[in-house]
Amino acid sequence: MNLLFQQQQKHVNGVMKTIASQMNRLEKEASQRQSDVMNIRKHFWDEVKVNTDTFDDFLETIIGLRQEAQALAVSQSTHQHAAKRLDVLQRMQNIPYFGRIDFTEQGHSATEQIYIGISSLMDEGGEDFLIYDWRAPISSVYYDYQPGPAQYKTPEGIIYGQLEKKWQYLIRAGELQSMFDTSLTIGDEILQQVLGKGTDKYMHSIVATIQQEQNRIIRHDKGRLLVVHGAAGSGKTSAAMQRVAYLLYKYRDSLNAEQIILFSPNAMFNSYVSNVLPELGEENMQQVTFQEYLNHRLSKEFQIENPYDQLEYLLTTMDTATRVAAIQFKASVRFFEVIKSYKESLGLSGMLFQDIMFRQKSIVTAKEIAAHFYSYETSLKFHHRLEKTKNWLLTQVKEFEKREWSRPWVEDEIELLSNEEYHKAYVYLAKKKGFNRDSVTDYEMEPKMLARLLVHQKLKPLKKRIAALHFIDMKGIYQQLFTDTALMQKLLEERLPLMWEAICQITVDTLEEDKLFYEDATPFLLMKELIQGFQTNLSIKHIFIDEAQDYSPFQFEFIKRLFPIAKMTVLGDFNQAIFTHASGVVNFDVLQHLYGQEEMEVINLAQSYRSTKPIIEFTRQLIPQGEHIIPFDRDGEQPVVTQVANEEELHLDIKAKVEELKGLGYQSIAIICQSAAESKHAYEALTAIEDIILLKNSSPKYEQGVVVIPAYLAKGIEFEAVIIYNASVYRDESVRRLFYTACTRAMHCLQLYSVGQPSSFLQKE
Ligand SMILES: Nc1ncnc2c1ncn2[C@@H]1O[C@H](COP(=O)(O)OP(=O)(O)OP(=O)(O)O)[C@@H](O)[C@H]1O
Repeated sequence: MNLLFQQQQKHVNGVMKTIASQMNRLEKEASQRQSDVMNIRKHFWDEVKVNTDTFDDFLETIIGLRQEAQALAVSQSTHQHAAKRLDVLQRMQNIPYFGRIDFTEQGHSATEQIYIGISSLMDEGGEDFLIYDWRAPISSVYYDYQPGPAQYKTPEGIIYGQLEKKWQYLIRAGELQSMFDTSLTIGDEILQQVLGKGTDKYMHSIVATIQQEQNRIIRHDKGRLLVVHGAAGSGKTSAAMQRVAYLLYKYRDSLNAEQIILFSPNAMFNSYVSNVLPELGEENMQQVTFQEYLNHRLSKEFQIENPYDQLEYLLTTMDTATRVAAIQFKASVRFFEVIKSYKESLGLSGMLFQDIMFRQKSIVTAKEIAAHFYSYETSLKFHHRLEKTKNWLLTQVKEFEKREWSRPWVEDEIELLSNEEYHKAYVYLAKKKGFNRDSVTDYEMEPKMLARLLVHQKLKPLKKRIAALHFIDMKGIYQQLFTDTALMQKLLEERLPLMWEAICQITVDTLEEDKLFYEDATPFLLMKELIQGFQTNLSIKHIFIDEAQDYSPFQFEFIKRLFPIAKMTVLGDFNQAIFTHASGVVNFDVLQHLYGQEEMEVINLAQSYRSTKPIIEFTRQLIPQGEHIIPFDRDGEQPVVTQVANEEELHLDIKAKVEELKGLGYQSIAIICQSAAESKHAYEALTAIEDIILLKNSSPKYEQGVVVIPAYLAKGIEFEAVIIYNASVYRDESVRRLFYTACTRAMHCLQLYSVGQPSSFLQKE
């Protein structure tokens, strides 16, 4: 062991001592705070004298209550703070720091040694930093520079200086395992080690090895929109997660995890990334899928198709031309404009309403509502006209209500009331008349009061629906776009899409069954929101959209409107665009219009880290311009394509391969299929493999082991070894990107099987 190493281990030991003593102190403080909290809770009411006899007594009671509540809140928050810090220190006990820079600030003679870890650590005197948080301004030098002139940004301005040396440390459980002077070593040793390791159920933080381009994403701080376009495995999701941690650190006084939302592809992905932030001592942001949002907003009215079901349909149905044409049109910017113009035109004509019915009787007909709506001046805003129509309808219902009081059905219903219902009504009316609990029996109920109450109760749901604007026939209005060709022609201002009649047919048929195709759900919701007024969320400050190539222009526009004050970070890879609406789209140009060019910055990530060099060299040939993807220089086995004669042979071979891979120590092995249908078939044929798991769209968690999974669900996730179940089924150009996505899930080993001739994508030109 050389002297330098020994000195460094000594330094680690010193830091570990400080961590231990700070933990000791904090543990005492945390337990003291906890008992404070329990004490205050236990004696809360002893400390407050409740007296409401006079106004002054009442005021005193309120003040007393408030003081106690405040004391409780302070103790609770100090306890939480101490517990959170303890959790971070516990993590630092394992890895106190991972890097160091020796930096000489311009105008200073001394060179400072800056150690970098997941959080800052002060010395016992609280004067000097022993460790700097990786998110501190000075730490960016570690990620951005090689030895030589360097600079970093602080709130006070730019600091210039000289980076003398840069060190990487591998410390585990407080023991220094290795250290590298990165100005001397060639290649990134630690990154090599990290990438060469296995994976587990969760994605891990990458703070020790963040690369320069990734650091730009993490620390990006200007404009409303950051777009990251990066190759498969280039660290887009990783950068996004560290960016959340960075934002939570930088804006800790004004931003919390609740104000950040990550739109992710599915529940399994959510579980896969759920550990990164806690690993860094931060709370997880909110995670949702767009489908969850659509369901939340529309599932009362419709059964909404899931995007994976849409894709599964396209992958497993023979004639999909109409559906493909429908998807491409409905996801287009053109259709977005159509919906907007449609809303404008509805101000003049075309609004459809529903009859206001009660006990199979019409109170106001749809035609009368339309006539009323259009009787208002068009100079009045659309929403005001709607509001006025709503109030007019409520008045109509009120008048109707009075007429109903004396109808025979009311008497019949009163007779049918159970004793309990009768008593409830009696007490309610008595209380309304001013009788209290003790005097309620003195009340003499007039029968007409009961009749009024009954009619009122019966009409309540109807009034509620009117107040919520449910008298608008949204389905009919949307359907109109597909039944009135002249209207669509006028709104579109150009030729109708190919197969228009067939598109109309499938759309109308589906709507009639109260179902919404996935491609209709966002346009429908947009139209509904434009008509009813947008429900916006003003508390969210940052939105992250991962796998953004799967979102249509509609969805972007929609999300922007939904979160009007939020900044957006969009991450995606068009080579993995597997949904039909995106076929042919190769970049995020459409996003330029979202906030304007000046608010948008695009960062490209060309280097790919997930897979070994031979795997990346193999997969990049599958896509156009794949040569721009730069593999990280990590060696491994060449991918192998095995052609078999029939399914029987296929299953025998795959089973043997899985056993072999397990023998080599691989713990996460995926058998990737083209569709869910193929996955089910493969799973049933391979059940002899011990503990094999079938992963489906509905699987809530990412499971480790030997899994069978459809390619579209494997997106965003990675496996130590990937077996492509049958490479011969990827023939059509429309599944090229799906095939690429499947192959790029492999970290160390990629094996492809093919029953008969393999996919033409594998034939070298
Ligand atoms: N700087 C880094 N240091 C260590 N590991 C990294 C780094 N960047 C990426 N990785 C690793 O590379 C793998 C791929 O990263 P990630 O999943 O973030 O990529 P991605 O661009 O989102 O991929 P895809 O688009 O294929 O889903 C992960 O295992 C991640 O930990």
